[in-house]
Amino acid sequence: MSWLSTQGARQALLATTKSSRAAGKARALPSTWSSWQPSSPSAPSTSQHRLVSTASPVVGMATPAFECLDAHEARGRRLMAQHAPPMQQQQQQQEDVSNTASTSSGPEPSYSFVTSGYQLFHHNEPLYLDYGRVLPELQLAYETWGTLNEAKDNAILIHTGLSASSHAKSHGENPARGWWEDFIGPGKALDTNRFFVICTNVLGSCYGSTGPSSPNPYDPERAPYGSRFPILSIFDMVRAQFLLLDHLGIDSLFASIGSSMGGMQSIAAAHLEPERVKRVVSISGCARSGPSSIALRFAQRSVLMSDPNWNRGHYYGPDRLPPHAGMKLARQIATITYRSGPEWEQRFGRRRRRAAPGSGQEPSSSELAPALCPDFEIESYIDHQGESFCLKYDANSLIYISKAMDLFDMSDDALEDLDDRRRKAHGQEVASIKPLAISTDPTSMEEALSPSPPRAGRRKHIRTLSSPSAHFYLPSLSRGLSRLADTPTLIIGAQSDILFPIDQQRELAECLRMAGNSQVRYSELDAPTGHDTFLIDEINVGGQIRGFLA
Ligand SMILES: CC(=O)SCCNC(=O)CCNC(=O)[C@H](O)C(C)(C)COP(=O)(O)OP(=O)(O)OC[C@H]1O[C@@H](n2cnc3c(N)ncnc32)[C@H](O)[C@@H]1OP(=O)(O)O
Repeated sequence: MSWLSTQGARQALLATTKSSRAAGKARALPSTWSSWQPSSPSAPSTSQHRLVSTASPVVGMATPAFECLDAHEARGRRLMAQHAPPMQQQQQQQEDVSNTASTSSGPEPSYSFVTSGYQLFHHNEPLYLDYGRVLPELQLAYETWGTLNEAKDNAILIHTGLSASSHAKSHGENPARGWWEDFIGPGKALDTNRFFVICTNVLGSCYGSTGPSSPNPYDPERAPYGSRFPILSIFDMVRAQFLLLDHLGIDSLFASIGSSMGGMQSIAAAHLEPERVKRVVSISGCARSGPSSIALRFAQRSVLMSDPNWNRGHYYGPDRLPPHAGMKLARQIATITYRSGPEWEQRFGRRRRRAAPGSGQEPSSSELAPALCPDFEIESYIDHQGESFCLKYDANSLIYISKAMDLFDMSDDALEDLDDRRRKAHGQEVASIKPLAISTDPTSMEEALSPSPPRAGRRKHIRTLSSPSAHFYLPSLSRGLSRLADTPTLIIGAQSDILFPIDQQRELAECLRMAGNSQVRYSELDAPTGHDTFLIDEINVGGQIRGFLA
């Protein structure tokens, strides 16, 4: 039986397990539900409000309580109080029900509570950036697993999604589960008996690497960069990672593996240094950010930037609050792009939120009056995702990194434009990196653009693209990928992904093939878990990686 034919059964099992896990978790929702407690003891809880309004229509004249809005205000007060004099702090601590943020110099949380136990690489020389600016110095947080062999050729570099830290897997210095815990370890897909696995916190982030919340060396007081931080490209992020590899003495990477934004980086790494990168795995990534993904990220940045606390990027310091409400809303939008409708149908359906656990109230659905704050279970889920993320990540990092994702385009004209721009800005300091001059084979191009079914003998999982007019850029994209022509590449995508739609994985595979790469493996998963499949489906995603690295 092929892996694809067992896929449905595996996914069904996975979905059932996850849905029962989620149901179990949803029954015990301490942090989320506590954030919905009314701000004043006299205000009714949502469930009370519903019950009262059902029982007595006259009360319908009253203004309802809006606990979801109260939660933003309470969070703001809590953050301010954490920076207040000790007396006030003590008072606030009694009210405080959440411990999501720890503070440093001001209400802006110190993100070190999210991750610790990483190593730091300092680079005290300038990094010349694609969009013309210079970072005079930088540091990268990184973690490693396994042992680097004597030849130093067994290293695998993992590239993360937008907001992940370097903590991909637990270890002695930080026993917390990592974001790819089940993929890394002895005998796992990234087998640490064989490989030396490295994961960095990306340049621009806030988990130890240089980003907008880092001190600005150009500022006499070394105040954080804020929006004075330079625009970054995906290539800049990879250049910083290569500096770390230089420092570790690694000239040859066994593989460059990335998911989501990391999928872009894995491609970018092989483009920048094809001789150094021996294999590429790109999971739920793409070779060119499409307009729909750009739009989804723009919407997130827009709500974030319209939070008055964002203050044009300058919210660090004792008298400021971070844009926590904007962050929460941005994360809500992001979560909608990370999962899928079919998964939520299975997991939440149209179920309404019931009474808070432990309240003793279990009204039937006919007793539940509609509420304007989270009401359906899916709403409370989205609300919870926003709530639990809004102080875990720096808003400016989200803005800068998501912008770098939008700018990513491996088309040859876009790469040449970037190259010219960089050389004009930095002159002799930088070397030119242009796509190789290849002439794309017109027969294979025609075949790729043809709506006809694949010929017998063609790789089973590669499908042809059906709408030539929508894919005018494919020849340019395949030329842009020419430096990867000799790199064995695995591409994995999920059919339910709406952020990096499956068409983008198919076109990446097709364009590599058109660029002359005869070592492309392509795998399409029918998991319902959307973009997050790469975090969840260890069996299929991990299985594909294991096979490719064997
Ligand atoms: C572009 C990029 O950034 S790429 C990466 C993008 N993706 C992410 O960043 C996703 C981050 N998410 C994670 O890491 C998740 O934990 C995953 C994907 C690993 C696992 O997901 P799942 O196990 O399905 O759990 P999921 O996060 O969906 O839901 C569980 C949480 O929702 C809560 N929840 C579930 N149902 C409900 C509900 N109806 N109402 C309120 N809360 C709910 C659970 O209590 C649990 O809360 P907790 O995390 O505080 O314990």
